[in-house]
Amino acid sequence: MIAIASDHGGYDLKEKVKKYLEENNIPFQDFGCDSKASCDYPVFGHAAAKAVAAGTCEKGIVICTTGIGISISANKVKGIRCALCSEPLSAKMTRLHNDANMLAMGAGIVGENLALEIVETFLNTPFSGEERHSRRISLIEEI
Ligand SMILES: O=C[C@H](O)[C@H](O)[C@H](O)COP(=O)(O)O
Repeated sequence: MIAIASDHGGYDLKEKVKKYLEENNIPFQDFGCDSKASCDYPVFGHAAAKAVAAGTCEKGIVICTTGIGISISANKVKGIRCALCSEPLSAKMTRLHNDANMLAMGAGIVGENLALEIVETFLNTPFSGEERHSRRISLIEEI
């Protein structure tokens, strides 16, 4: 189960990501927002992050205009490692090395096709499991 959320700036791209998830039979839960009316990204980023941290959702995808505010908000939740990615290599590396459990994107930064490639890479790349990366993630958890 994927937690997905956006503010008004990410709403259109969120709908496109939802369509991609539906077409690929990937279940998701939408934590808002529900329209392009102006709203506050911390509310929605926090809601999705709480579901991931609680284990209700395995991973999360959050979108605002730049991806910055909503990633900062998600990363305030204990246990969340939310990576802001603008191209697939970062999405791949953050799964392999950081075991990121949330992906943030900026709808004003990436186009639809690139965003869907980032999502596909993020969802299909496993954590490497290598000891040095696990050790560093444990150090993050201690902070
Ligand atoms: O980091 C913040 C996000 O990019 C927001 O989507 C952005 O700040 C919203 O700005 P505005 O209210 O001017 O659409």
